[in-house]
Amino acid sequence: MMSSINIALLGFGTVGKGVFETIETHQERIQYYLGKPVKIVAVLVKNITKHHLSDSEVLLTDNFEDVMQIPNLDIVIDAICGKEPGFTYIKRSIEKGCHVVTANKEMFAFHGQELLSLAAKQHVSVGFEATVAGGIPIIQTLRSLLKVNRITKVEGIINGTSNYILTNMREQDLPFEQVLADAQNKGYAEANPTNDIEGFDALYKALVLSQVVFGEHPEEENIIRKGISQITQEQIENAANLGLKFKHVVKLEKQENHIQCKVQPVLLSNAHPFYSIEGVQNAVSINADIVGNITLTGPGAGKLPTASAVIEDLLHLFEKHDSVRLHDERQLEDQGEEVGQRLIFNQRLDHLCIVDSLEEVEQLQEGVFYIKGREADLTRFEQENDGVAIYPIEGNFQLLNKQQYANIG
Ligand SMILES: NC(=O)C1=CN([C@@H]2O[C@H](COP(=O)(O)OP(=O)(O)OC[C@H]3O[C@@H](n4cnc5c(N)ncnc54)[C@H](OP(=O)(O)O)[C@@H]3O)[C@@H](O)[C@H]2O)C=CC1
Ligand SMILES: N[C@@H](CC=O)C(=O)O
Repeated sequence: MMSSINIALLGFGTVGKGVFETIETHQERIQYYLGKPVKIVAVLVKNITKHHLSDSEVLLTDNFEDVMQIPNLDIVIDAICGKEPGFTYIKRSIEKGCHVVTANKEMFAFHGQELLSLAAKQHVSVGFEATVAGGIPIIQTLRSLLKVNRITKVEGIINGTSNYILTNMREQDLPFEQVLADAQNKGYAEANPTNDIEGFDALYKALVLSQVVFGEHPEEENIIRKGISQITQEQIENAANLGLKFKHVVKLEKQENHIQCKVQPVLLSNAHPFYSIEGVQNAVSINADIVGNITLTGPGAGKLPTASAVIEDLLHLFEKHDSVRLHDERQLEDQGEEVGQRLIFNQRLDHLCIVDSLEEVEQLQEGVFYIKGREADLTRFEQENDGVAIYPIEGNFQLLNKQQYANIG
């Protein structure tokens, strides 16, 4: 039987449910890229009596130790709230040798660097795309696509709840409390909505961004944090009469000797690119020395946008070879097997020449490569230079890295 990638999901609220459902609805696409079925084998919650899972094979538990006892656990997804117990759980997961994907920005803002260092020692990866701006792929953009550019400034509307409240107070003339309750019902607001409306959530995201962009946090004396809770309907209306809108904006800027971080409501005219960012939409604008200005916009909170960030992270844990990932199915569909074959060879097998057609490839991921129905002539193949070896697994062949090969013996 084909083995699977086994996942434990911590938290089964807005984000956890979104991830669970997306793995079901998009299993085929995920499997195409990862080369194996992806299975949620356990779900951790706080109050087990609130929950029911239709699949009785999935362990539902309120005890983290149950999760740590699962053999062959590959990935832990963190969709719970707050610094603790999130930090302890993620640390333990990494120590167990699991990859981690987290949406928990409060935890990651304070412990991200430590977790990334620990993960590097344990040879596992940590994905944290979902910690900033919901569905906008800002972390990957900054980390993978703007490496040579020197980034000088990042600005953003990065709290969906605040933008949703300000938009609806203005457009619908609704009171603050009513729109906040609506944002909570829609799953945008944090378990403790004070984090949203007082600017803490946006600050946590700014701290993650600062670490990614500048390699450090701003000093406390260089941080301004204000929320939107004091803005009245009357002020919003007066501003609107002048053609202005309140927006909750984060600004991170490298000064000569320090990083300045401002998280506060500002009044914008229609000349500003954030003027038209409404509702739960977020926007992040990057100033960099080569490219100039880039602005990304998209849904900043909610079940599926956040699940999207988590699931895409999950793929990145395993994918290191852009040549395959960039020319995905579209190329395969457009140009047939020839291209697929070439891409696979480009990935790492050109010197081995063991794939005759794409149909033979059963699973594909970084370091692990299955070829269907081949006999034992390639049972053990060790490539000295780039450290790969072929070893038979469950009747298929798997391409392993040297370390994995050595472990099997
Ligand atoms: N909502 C959103 O749009 C986004 C949220 N995030 C982040 O994702 C995380 C989850 O958010 P969200 O899904 O909205 O939150 P919810 O409040 O909807 O869900 C939280 C889940 O975590 C579980 N949980 C809480 N504490 C513990 C604990 N100590 N042990 C085990 N389980 C626990 C809860 O269990 P139970 O159900 O039993 O109470 C619940 O299932 C947060 O860190 C949030 O900041 C990130 C991006 C967007
Ligand atoms: N509460 C957050 C959720 C996403 O990070 C928000 O409203 O932006």
